[in-house]
Amino acid sequence: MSLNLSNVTLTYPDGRERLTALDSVDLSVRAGDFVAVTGPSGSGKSSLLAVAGTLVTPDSGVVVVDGIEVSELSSADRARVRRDHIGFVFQQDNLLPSLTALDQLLLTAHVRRRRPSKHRAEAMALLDEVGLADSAQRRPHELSGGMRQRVNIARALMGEPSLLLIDEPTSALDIERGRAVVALISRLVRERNLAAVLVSHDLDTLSPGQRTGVDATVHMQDGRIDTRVAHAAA
Ligand SMILES: Nc1ncnc2c1ncn2[C@@H]1O[C@H](COP(=O)(O)OP(=O)(O)OP(=O)(O)O)[C@@H](O)[C@H]1O
Repeated sequence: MSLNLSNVTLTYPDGRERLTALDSVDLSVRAGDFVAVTGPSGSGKSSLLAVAGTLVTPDSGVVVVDGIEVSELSSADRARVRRDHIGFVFQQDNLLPSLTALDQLLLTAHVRRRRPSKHRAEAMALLDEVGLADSAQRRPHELSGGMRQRVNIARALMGEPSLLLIDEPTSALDIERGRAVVALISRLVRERNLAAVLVSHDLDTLSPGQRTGVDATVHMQDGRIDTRVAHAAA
């Protein structure tokens, strides 16, 4: 199992009380599975992603990433798990304005301390996979919003993480480009046997009647997962 959250509860201080952001949440995602998380604002979607990404330690419960129990690790060890096992895609592409698409990926490889001789080939292969081999030397301002998000996805996959966590990747895109981004993630999940969790409040707009390759949709309400719907393979 690439991600396993078991009975996870997370609270935040709220005046004299505590606000429960996640309430006894269970979620398992296997390699090759693409799970979407939906739900209203404040229902706990980002908190779920933050816990799964080892960015936030829950009050209680067990978090296992790629077979590693992270709940009891030091913050340095959790950072190592993030670096070696998890790729993040955020809403904003967070690309550095002065770097070419290729350099954005090489910088990540450098941070992840992968073998330098392999960086360039891996980065070019990834840019090719997301359809941007011809744009490797372009800087962010020379790319469209959809292209920037594809660079962002390729960058998250440098170093071959097994778990991909994606937060609202389509909110800055129009519907067509948003659908293309979700379909791209779905293809990469299969080709690379990744486990992926995508948080999106607009999945229904993106894919009315079908799920663009998403295997299951989890719905959150008040910090709890209230429904999980499996989707038939396309
Ligand atoms: N750092 C924080 N400190 C205090 N409360 C927080 C913090 N982060 C989130 N919360 C609260 O936890 C609850 C869940 O928030 P969360 O951001 O996980 O929801 P969400 O479903 O991602 O919302 P949105 O769709 O608006 O991003 C909310 O009530 C929110 O106000």
